[in-house]
Amino acid sequence: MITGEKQDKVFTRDFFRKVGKAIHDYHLIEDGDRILVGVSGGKDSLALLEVLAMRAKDPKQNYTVIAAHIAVEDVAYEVDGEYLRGFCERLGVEYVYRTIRVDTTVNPKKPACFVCSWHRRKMLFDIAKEYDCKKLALGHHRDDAVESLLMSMMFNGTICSMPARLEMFKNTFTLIRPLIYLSNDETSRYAEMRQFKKQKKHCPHEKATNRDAVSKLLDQMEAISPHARSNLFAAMQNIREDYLP
Ligand SMILES: Nc1ncnc2c1ncn2[C@@H]1O[C@H](COP(=O)(O)OP(=O)(O)OP(=O)(O)O)[C@@H](O)[C@H]1O
Repeated sequence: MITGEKQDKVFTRDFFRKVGKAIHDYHLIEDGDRILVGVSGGKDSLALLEVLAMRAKDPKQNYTVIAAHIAVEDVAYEVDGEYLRGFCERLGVEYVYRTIRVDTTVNPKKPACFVCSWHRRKMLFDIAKEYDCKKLALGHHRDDAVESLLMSMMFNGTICSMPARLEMFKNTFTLIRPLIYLSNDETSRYAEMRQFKKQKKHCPHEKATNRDAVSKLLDQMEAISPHARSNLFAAMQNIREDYLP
């Protein structure tokens, strides 16, 4: 009989293998890289940080990981940055904590979440520059990419999503998503297994988003076709242009 411990071991090995495969397939990490990892405190970015930091301990690997958390004033978190500091300390990773103030009233046409996310991203780019990191790693996973694909088709009439590797600023900077082959269920299981502390945002602007609605739509699709999410992801790598209008 396979014990729970054995199952966890197998799962963890597979989890690391999928991150490794994404790194290999998309050339996400090169020798000497200094990688800034954006850590929101959510399960995905904590998992990302842990996996990248643990891989980096392998003498065959030659890259450095730095973690950054951006706290947004007026958006209270149930768990403060101290948990993240301890998390990074245990991994032996340098931790950068910054606070920003976001005025969402400046541009009332833009949704508050968009403005806030833009400012957080901007701060991550600034920190990356300050710490001489040419790469920024984000915790988006396969299901985020599938949701983005559907959203872009439904709301914008375009087929695009989240690339695993995106060159930016005239190829001087690279955004990477090493969790791109992992599902939300897998990162949830990893977080549970590793007993990550849950952080709950109490954002005054948070309300039902199009992304939430699309996620529910995908749940309905999976009730019809159990592999809908993985097939939609696979579809992005299997485009039959000749059979498109
Ligand atoms: N406050 C933040 N500070 C640093 N990085 C962040 C922050 N918020 C988001 N990020 C980065 O952007 C990615 C996507 O953000 P998003 O808001 O979709 O994730 P989340 O649901 O808050 O948390 P997670 O993806 O970590 O579970 C995160 O995985 C993380 O890498």
